[in-house]
Amino acid sequence: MKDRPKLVLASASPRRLALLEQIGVRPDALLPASLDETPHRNERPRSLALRLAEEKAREGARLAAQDAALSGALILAADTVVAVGRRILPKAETPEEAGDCLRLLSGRAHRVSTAICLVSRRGTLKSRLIETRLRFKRLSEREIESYLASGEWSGKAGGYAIQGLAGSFVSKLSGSYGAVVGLPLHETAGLLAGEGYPLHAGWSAKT
Ligand SMILES: Cc1cn([C@H]2C[C@H](O)[C@@H](COP(=O)(O)OP(=O)(O)OP(=O)(O)O)O2)c(=O)[nH]c1=O
Repeated sequence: MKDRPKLVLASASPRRLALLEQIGVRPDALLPASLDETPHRNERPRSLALRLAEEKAREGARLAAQDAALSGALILAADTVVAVGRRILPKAETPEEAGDCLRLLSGRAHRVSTAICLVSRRGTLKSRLIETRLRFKRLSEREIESYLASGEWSGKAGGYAIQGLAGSFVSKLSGSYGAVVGLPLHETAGLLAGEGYPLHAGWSAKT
């Protein structure tokens, strides 16, 4: 894989790294961008996801430019936003916040908007927005309390992680499971392939 472009994942999320590795992509560097993720006044969930993915990618490119070994690298970033209608739910940092999210999501439909952004070797940005609709079953107060005790909600948009215990809350999903966890695999692969990243070159038989 001599000509493979370098790849920087501008993310601190272990889930995003694991999802990339799932499709045989191993980034050359992780350069998380720490940003103020507060939505603008009246900002729509999908606009927020796109704006933040692009800001993270730009910041990742700025950091990569300081390292000669990463010169010409592709930079990948993503952002996931959970919303009920136009109401954007926080990334839960306390059990109270997570509990409020779960009570709101209980028995209702909601939407997860995940944006990905790839900075090319020429420094141009390509973005994709993926929307997934989900429905949660009705949650009893006991289920909510047990889930809060698990701690799995911490740092997750909307106060839950579908890849863990909360997978049992989801009665319906239409869209991309990977995007809910943090990275839509089909669209990410498409963006990488479009920039000459040889995706299948990293695939080999596992013993
Ligand atoms: C809804 C949902 C979100 N999440 C996670 C994905 C994201 O990591 C997080 C949303 O926050 P993000 O701001 O998208 O990402 P992050 O801060 O964790 O990582 P970085 O910005 O460095 O890339 O919530 C799950 O893991 N499972 C889920 O089911």
